[in-house]
Amino acid sequence: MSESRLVGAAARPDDDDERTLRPKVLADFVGQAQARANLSVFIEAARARKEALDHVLFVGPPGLGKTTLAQIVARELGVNFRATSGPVIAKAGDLAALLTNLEERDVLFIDEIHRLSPAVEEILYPAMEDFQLDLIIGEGPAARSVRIELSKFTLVGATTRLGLLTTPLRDRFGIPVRLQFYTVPELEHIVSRGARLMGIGMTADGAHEIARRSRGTPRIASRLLRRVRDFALVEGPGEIDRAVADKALIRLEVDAMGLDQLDRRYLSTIAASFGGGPVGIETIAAAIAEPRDAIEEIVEPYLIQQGLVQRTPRGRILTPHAFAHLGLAVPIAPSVVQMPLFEEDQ
Ligand SMILES: Nc1ncnc2c1ncn2[C@@H]1O[C@H](COP(=O)(O)OP(=O)(O)OP(=O)(O)O)[C@@H](O)[C@H]1O
Ligand SMILES: [Mg+2]
Repeated sequence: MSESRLVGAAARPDDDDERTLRPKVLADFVGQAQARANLSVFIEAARARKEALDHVLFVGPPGLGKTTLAQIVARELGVNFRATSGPVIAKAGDLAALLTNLEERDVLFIDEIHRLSPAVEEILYPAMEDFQLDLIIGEGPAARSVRIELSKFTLVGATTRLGLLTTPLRDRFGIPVRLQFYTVPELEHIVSRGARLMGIGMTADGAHEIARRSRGTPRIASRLLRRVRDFALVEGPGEIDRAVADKALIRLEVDAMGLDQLDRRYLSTIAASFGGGPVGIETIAAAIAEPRDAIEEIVEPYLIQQGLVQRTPRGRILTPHAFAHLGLAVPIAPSVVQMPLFEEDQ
């Protein structure tokens, strides 16, 4: 699902030229001011002491810059960057091979770290804490345990789902960094830089129009920029202004808030079929025929951040703002309807 969404935050195959737009140093990285400030202090301190940086965990929705920041951290530390991901590390031995190949102070990046298998996690703990590997070699009575000393490395983990991380793993990261959705001015900055790198002209209001419709996400901003550029080159003045951006985005069914069909289907289903909620996530998933995970990970975070939906213990509830966005009247709460009217009591 998310793969085919234009404003889906997950990476897509046609995001290839993302790499050319990807900032390479902390100074070029726009937004996430607090994370950036903290990281630069820790990086500088680690460099000065010639020690490995403490383990870093990046948490946040897709497309906000976790992988980008991990690469920047390694580059700023001046060390090697080795990347893998949770689901790829099938056996403890796979992780052992990665770890034993690291040089002093290297960065090992594990994407989707919430998807590590328990057996692999188990050997990661002593590696993170004491830079030691305890491996069992052989089976049965011949089995023996060997301890291998590792280089002092930095583990950089990334996850979209902090809740799925086990507590012992989470506790072993000295530097947890939560990434936030980007503000419109930050995204304007990112798309302006992107347009410059692509060699296409763009007005300030053109940048603003793309930025405010990018769901707070740089990956989406870059993607919309590429599509709008196509429109500008083929149908427009060759430069991206507000009118071209607006026309292109309407054609692409990205609305004024940056919501796409799936976002609107999610909102209108809760509005139309469930009276605005509260309604459980499983029920919504069944009603719109999308996986629960994708809804929780990709659709909801932005809608919640925008104040369109609330997550409550009783289920999801649409806010009046959501009804206004859909152009619907806010239904009267059932509790109010069921209350006997004053006149009937007479
Ligand atoms: N602060 C930023 N400034 C400019 N561009 C950015 C920034 N953050 C991210 N990007 C752009 O957005 C794209 C997506 O970023 P990245 O791949 O780092 O996201 P992610 O958080 O790792 O996503 P996922 O959860 O899907 O792995 C990058 O290719 C980069 O071009
Ligand atoms: Mg990533």
